[in-house]
Amino acid sequence: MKHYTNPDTTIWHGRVSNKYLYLHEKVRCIPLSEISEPPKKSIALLGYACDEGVKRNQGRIGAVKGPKTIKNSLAKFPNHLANTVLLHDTGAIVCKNGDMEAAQKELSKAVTILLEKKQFPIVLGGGHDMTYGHYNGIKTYLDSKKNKQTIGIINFDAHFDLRQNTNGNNSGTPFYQIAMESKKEDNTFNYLCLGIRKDANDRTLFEAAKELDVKYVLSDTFQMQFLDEINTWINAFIKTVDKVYVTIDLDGFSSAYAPGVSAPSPMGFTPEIVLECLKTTIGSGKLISLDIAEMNPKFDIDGQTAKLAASLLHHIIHTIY
Ligand SMILES: N=CN[C@@H](CCC(=O)O)C(=O)O
Ligand SMILES: [Mn+2]
Ligand SMILES: [Mn+2]
Repeated sequence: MKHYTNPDTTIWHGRVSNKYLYLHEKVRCIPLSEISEPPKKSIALLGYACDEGVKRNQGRIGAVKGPKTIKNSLAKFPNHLANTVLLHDTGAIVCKNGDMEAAQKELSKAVTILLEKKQFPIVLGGGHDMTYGHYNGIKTYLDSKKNKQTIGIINFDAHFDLRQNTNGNNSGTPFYQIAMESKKEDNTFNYLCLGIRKDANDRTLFEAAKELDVKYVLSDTFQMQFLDEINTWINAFIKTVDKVYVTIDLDGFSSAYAPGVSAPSPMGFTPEIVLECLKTTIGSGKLISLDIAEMNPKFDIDGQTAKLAASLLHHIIHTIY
């Protein structure tokens, strides 16, 4: 694979306990080509080092360094995983010569491989164009099974990312691309978006969401005091699909929590509401794969966005298994 690099072992360092007290001591770096079906439950981290989509979308570049920064922050976190759970770093997809489409294709292949090898993939970005590759990797895997299975996408985001790709693909077009391809194949497009900002999506995007039957919760309602209603929405959505793919765009969080993103949200959501929704989604037993998008270390303050991403990951990996 031309757009793939093996895991970088130097990322994984921190306090040494020699008792697996920290995640850098737990992680095993294994290249994609060497990943095999585990005897135990296994999580595979994979980077998507690409901000070409952000650049094409006229955003602030820097997310190319996102995956490395998140892994580096996660390394120092405590390890509470059971010995029966494995945690792998399987390297990263890198975008070479601005060929984002080739990087997305390779991401797609990598996700399919991970699922075939019975890993739970967690992809770390990188621009939200990551979703197009990630989704297609899940779809290829599920389409290879005898029984057709549907995918529901839950996106925590300030933005719909439903921009038309008539002038090319970018970080604002992935869900539109998926919707159009679903239509072509006569598949339903199952998309739930949590935290949409009215002041960050123009009228045409709301019209596109309506046209494509996108379910969404606006940022002013995506708050802890409405948790019961939000959980009802999530459960109703999950009921209609066989598998769920979760994507977390860090720019949906208030910039008080996540300044290190390409397009910040001063009035975005809180980590608490996202954790609650993740609990509900994981509890459904349908979550197949997950990613965290738009980490941009260039604009981070004191590493807090990287730490938020790592903290989310810490919660997720300790909840799925
Ligand atoms: N992935 C991000 N997409 C947003 C970016 C918004 C912005 O640049 O302000 C979008 O295209 O709507
Ligand atoms: Mn997004
Ligand atoms: Mn966004």
